[in-house]
Amino acid sequence: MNDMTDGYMTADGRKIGGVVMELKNITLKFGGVTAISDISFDIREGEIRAIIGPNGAGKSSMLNVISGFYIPTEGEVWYRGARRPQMRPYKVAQMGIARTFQNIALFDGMSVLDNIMTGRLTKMKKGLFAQAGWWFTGAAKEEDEHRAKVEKIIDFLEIQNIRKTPVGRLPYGLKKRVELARALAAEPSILLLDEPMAGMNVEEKEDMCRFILDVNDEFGTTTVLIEHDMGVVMDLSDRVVVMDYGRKIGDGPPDEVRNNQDVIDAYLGVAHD
Ligand SMILES: Nc1ncnc2c1ncn2[C@@H]1O[C@H](COP(=O)(O)OP(=O)(O)OP(=O)(O)O)[C@@H](O)[C@H]1O
Repeated sequence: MNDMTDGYMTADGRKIGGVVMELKNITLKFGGVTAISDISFDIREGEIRAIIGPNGAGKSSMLNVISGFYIPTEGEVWYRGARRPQMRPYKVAQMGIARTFQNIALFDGMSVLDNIMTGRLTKMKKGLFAQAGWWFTGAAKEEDEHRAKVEKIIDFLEIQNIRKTPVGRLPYGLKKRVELARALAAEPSILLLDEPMAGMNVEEKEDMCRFILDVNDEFGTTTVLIEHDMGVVMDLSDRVVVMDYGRKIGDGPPDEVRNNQDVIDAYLGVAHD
């Protein structure tokens, strides 16, 4: 399972590939606060990888390291076999890493369709000058291609009936689905989901779970998610990293992690030495 090249088969028959990203001995400090302390783990092609842990464990900080938003104080991020140099988050996005946010970050006044189109920005080759000469420069053809990709995602996530609706008018669960659609529009090779089910009712959670699994199945999207709802995590994930006080206390398939005494203690709030 830890071999760098081989994959493995899941119990439900999905093929998980080789390692796409490796986090090696990551430490992240904010002044005197150590948010992440010497954590290593890997992410494999096509898997659903969860990061869980109590409040303040360092999960969001870790997602921000993966997305390139934070540069670790120590340690290395390896992506597709090469050490990733320090780079701005939009460069990381261009490398194929897209994300959703804990607090929804959409443009309320814009339609669902236009919000999802913004997810294509990293894919757009024609710049502003080309847009000015829209037809002659081939920008029109490019725009058609982007729209076709976006329409496919809209169909897939079953949001055709709200494509013209301003996002600000949508209920919470649908906004989260639009955010997922926008991230998918970037055709990510790694999709990062920061608490995709937070604040949802049971029905909305079931829908979101189904969509995450369907996206993984249909597009083979490697997915890393942070989630508080343990039931959801255990149902969805292939492998789970457990963090507590900035340290890694567990890493493995859900059943293994569920029976790990350190994990049980962390969730029951057992005091540290
Ligand atoms: N920008 C920052 N500046 C200073 N300290 C920070 C910053 N971001 C996070 N921290 C601290 O780092 C630690 C880990 O925070 P982080 O938000 O990563 O945890 P978390 O597991 O995502 O928590 P939650 O589940 O509550 O969202 C906390 O002690 C937090 O206060």
